[in-house]
Amino acid sequence: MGPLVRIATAGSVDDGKSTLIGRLLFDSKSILTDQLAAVERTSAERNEETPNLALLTDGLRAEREQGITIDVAYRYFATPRRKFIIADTPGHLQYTRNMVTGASTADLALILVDARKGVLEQSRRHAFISSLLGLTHLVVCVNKMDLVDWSRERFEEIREEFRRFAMKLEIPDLTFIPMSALNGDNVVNRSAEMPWYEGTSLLQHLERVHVASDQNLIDVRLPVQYVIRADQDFRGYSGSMSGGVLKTGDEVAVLPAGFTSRVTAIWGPGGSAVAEAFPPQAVTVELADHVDVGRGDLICRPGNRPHTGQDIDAMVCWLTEQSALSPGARYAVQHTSRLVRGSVRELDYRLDINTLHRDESASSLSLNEIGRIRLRTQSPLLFDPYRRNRDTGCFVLIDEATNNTVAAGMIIGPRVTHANVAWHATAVTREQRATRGLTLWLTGLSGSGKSTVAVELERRLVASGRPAYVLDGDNLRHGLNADLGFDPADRAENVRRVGAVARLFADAGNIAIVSSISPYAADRDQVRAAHEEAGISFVEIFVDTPLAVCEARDPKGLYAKARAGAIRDLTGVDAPYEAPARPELVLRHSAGDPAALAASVLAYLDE
Ligand SMILES: Nc1ncnc2c1ncn2[C@@H]1O[C@H](COP(=O)(O)OS(=O)(=O)O)[C@@H](OP(=O)(O)O)[C@H]1O
Ligand SMILES: Nc1ncnc2c1ncn2[C@@H]1O[C@H](COP(=O)(O)OP(=O)(O)O)[C@@H](O)[C@H]1O
Repeated sequence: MGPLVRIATAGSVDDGKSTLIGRLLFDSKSILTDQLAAVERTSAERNEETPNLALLTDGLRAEREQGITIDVAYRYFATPRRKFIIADTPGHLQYTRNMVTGASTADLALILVDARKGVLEQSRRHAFISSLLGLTHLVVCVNKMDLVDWSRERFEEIREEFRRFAMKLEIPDLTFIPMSALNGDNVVNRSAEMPWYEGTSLLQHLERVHVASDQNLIDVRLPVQYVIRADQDFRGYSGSMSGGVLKTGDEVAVLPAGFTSRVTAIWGPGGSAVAEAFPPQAVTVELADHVDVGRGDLICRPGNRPHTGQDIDAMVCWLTEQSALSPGARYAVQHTSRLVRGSVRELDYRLDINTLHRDESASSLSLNEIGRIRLRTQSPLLFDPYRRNRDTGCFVLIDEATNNTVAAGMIIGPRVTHANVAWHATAVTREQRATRGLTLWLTGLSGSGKSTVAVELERRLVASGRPAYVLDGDNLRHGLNADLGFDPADRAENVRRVGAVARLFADAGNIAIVSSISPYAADRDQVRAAHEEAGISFVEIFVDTPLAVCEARDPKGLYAKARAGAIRDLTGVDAPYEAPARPELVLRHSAGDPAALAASVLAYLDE
């Protein structure tokens, strides 16, 4: 049998979630006969024609994690190909908490959308939380297709709307399935009602989706939970593998102490010796040297260590009604097998899940709200970013007075700005420098003409005796930003760095001419804010060339590659571009050749 697939579900009230789960269980013949008999009996008592499959999941309530009651029902089912665990997270408005806890261990999320209602605020929240939790596979079940006459147009409309929002998120695998859970269309069996739909049924999709490679098998991480001392000679270190593949004979490092040793034996869950261990196995390992290892230590490979630190940037979801998160508050921090003290030093922003707007003026987070914080722990944690490792990258905050879990956290990374690093002012003021600098920021699609205009601008400015320098996104990606890709987080970091460099150039008296797609408005706004803070002018120039024109130019062949499926996340094709709302200047491709466009920028500057 294939791997165990963990499924989270989310939908608004009445979207048909329980019915869908019931249908999956029923049609895949997984329901135990006595349960089915009970359902039929209850349905008969209620005078319902067909068995009400929602009754199968109702009443199955589980409590996990200390202190929070989670209304998540877990159901197990299997087909000859795979085993599944499905978590039914309730859809009422205050569901974020349940979803965070129910979905955090899931491989895949099902999001239900009622075909009549379309994409609701809730649907967007579900998608956002799924991406926040790092779920790579998302299936949007467009349910109740029978109530819209199996309309292909309606399905496609919903798909497009959902896609538009999802483009701003990190969801590598997004699938849409039109269905009627009530009637069983496209749940287990392909529907005869929607011949236009060429995809698989939901169950077929669940049986085939490739989840195995989602595990991090690269970074060996074994947080030690217990030390077993059977007799004088035997010391075993037990814990659950959180990443990587560990083999007997491997060199390992034990953190935080940092000494190295070798694995001499590994025992698997049943107590028998195994040659290798991988997540999520619970194992016990023995090392060649009798070293001092304790609960909360971490075993890894010497050349591949997690971050060690006390200042951590994280996204948190606040889970309690009893209190609110506010900067300065102290908590117990549970991270892997360690419990340490910590405090929230800063709330960077609160996120509006619907618009993805960051409210930097927010001073607290209440139930179900999500924000970015800086956490400081009293002793160092051994951690990875959540997107790299879901175990070593997550933590919960516990209120020490009540012992309640109050927040779930996903680590972004170590805090880069250090409290011990101060800003050194120079003795030269900006006025004393020969020239006053500023930043010209050209944003637009690939092939829109940013670089061509930037080069022309630089030529003209230098020719007229003004120091100018082009900072091209493409070029900086060869050096400073060589470690970054094109997902939203990497683009944000790319734009942040380019912005920081431009600010330094401008501060030194240069005209920094930036040519960068910089597709996200929020990232550009942050660069603008950083300039304003330093008293440096920031001129946002939108190179407004329509996608069709850029695609026809296609100077690097990127659009052709993207259309052929050879590359992903190309801005404008399968990644978003958020046009500036209030740029200082707009350069329309129809307004002339690159020289004419550059001239209009100079005219603006001279004004
Ligand atoms: N997937 C994808 N999406 C967008 N762009 C891609 C991609 N893959 C490679 N390239 C090439 O990288 C250049 C964009 O780099 P930027 O630093 O300007 O991009 S961004 O601001 O971080 O979005 C961009 O340069 P320009 O064509 O000059 O815009 C491309 O040549
Ligand atoms: N205003 C314009 N009119 C016609 N062609 C242009 C114009 N601006 C740029 N081009 C052409 O379009 C192509 C793409 O321009 P480029 O500057 O490389 O775009 P970007 O840096 O935005 O990716 C180049 O071949 C360039 O000659």
